[in-house]
Amino acid sequence: FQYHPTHRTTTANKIATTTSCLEAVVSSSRQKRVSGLSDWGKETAGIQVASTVDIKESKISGGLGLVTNGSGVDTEAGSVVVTVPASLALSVELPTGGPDDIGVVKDLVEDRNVFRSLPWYSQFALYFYKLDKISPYKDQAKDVNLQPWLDSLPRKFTTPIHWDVKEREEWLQYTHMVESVERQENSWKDMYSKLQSCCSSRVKDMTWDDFLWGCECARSRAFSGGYTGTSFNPFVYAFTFFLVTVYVALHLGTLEQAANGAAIVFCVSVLQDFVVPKFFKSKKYVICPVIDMANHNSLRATANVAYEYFANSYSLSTTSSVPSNTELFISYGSRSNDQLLQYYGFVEQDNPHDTYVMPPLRDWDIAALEKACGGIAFPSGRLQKLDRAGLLGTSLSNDAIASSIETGEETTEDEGLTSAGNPRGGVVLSRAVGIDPAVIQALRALVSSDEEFEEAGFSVGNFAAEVNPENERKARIAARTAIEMELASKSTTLEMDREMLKRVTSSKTGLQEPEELMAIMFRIEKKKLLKETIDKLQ
Ligand SMILES: C[S@@+](CC[C@H](N)C(=O)[O-])C[C@H]1O[C@@H](n2cnc3c(N)ncnc32)[C@H](O)[C@@H]1O
Repeated sequence: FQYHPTHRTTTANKIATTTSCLEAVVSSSRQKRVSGLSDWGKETAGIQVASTVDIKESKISGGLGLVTNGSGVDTEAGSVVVTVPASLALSVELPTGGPDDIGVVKDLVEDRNVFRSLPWYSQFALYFYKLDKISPYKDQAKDVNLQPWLDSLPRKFTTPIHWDVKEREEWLQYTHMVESVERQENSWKDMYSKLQSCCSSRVKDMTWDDFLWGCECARSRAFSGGYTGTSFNPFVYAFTFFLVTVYVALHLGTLEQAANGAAIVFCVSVLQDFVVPKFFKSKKYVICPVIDMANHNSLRATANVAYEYFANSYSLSTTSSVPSNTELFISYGSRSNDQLLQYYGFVEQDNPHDTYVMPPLRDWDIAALEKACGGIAFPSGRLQKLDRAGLLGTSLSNDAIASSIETGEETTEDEGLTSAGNPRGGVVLSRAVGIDPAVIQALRALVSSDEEFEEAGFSVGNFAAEVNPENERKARIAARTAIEMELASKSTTLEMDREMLKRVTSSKTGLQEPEELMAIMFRIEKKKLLKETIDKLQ
């Protein structure tokens, strides 16, 4: 069972310095409320937290986190530090299971089909609304009041969806993200009205802010996994054993027949728990009190979340030795800073999964590239060839894109840079790879002479690898020029941003809003990535 979508442990010894919008507004009252969470977890809810671990302020994120205490003793690799009974976890199962608390659908939903069509996090929004505004008890754990956990949740998010359009444009200086947040806002508003239309009158007071809060809690605190079967049920096996014994003892049949019967029970159980859910591509999204306090680190995750089938519980265990007085980190998956800022409210420095999405090739300034490549026009008809090969990106307008995207699809947590996450087919630069190899291929074809193109059989597909050094040089100059122009189009330089960040973080007055601070960090990371890609193309 994995945190969104994979847990990675790396041995890189560099800690990414991050700060979160959300964390920057962690108030002292929240800190106080959180102190009640540990007692509640241990005494009332049956959550086991190792004596070596505390929920306290995280130095890296500036908010709350799970930190080993100052006992001077290392927590060994493989130690289970938190165990949460599954009955206490909140889950939403797709495609059809919905919230595990049957009361959510039974009492609050009138049109189940519409509700089921909503993405997991908007189903969670209704679940949160029920717990927060109607009753803090879950059907599965009727005797446990979840209020202390609800009180530990952040009440305010300052992710870009809360910024106005001008702030997004000015602070982020990055069209791809501005458009992505706009699509998120439109589709979440759509989901909100759908939710209102399918719910009973008990939900009529749910405001857009309630909905947004629920979605954001879900997106920033849930982990997901393919395992969705039932938990291990020892009764089934004990009862089978009993039947086999009786069957044989009463001479109702041979031992072989009894064993065949027992084998069928075993197979059905395995099918039901492991095979059928995989076959139907079921996916469960889970939020676990206390485990949801674990912060993320792409480079240095030291813990992992797992579902314990036989104990029917969720556990957090260390994956490497953790010194005392050190925060535990998990990995939320291979998230770019776009995803981290948009859905979690923070930015990771030198994030190995970071990407930059430039405008699609069709929007590049071809005249400028021709000039940079020696002032000779690229042969005519080449762009049309690239277009037919699907290498220029889409030609839809923003409005057309917005309406062509199915509600919720573009904001699934696994979107990455799929067509939904990159609907205009923008050129992707990534820290790991540099510029998308398909774009270099397209540029080789674009800059090729008529002879080179003829030699390649007039096929763009034959430019997948270098054709000759001169063509390669030009293709790289074209790519570099476009990226340099992208960098030059920003209203501030990397140096100016760094200076601004230094001034703001060292100033006691704290003039900047936390979200603006976050935006400066974000654009520094984006500009660093552009520069790195330019260097790679030298
Ligand atoms: C699962 S919660 C972790 C607990 C959270 N720190 C809290 O106080 O409730 C996820 C949120 O923690 C924060 N966070 C997680 N990892 C972070 C990091 N490396 N740097 C900054 N903030 C982080 C983000 O605000 C994110 O939305």
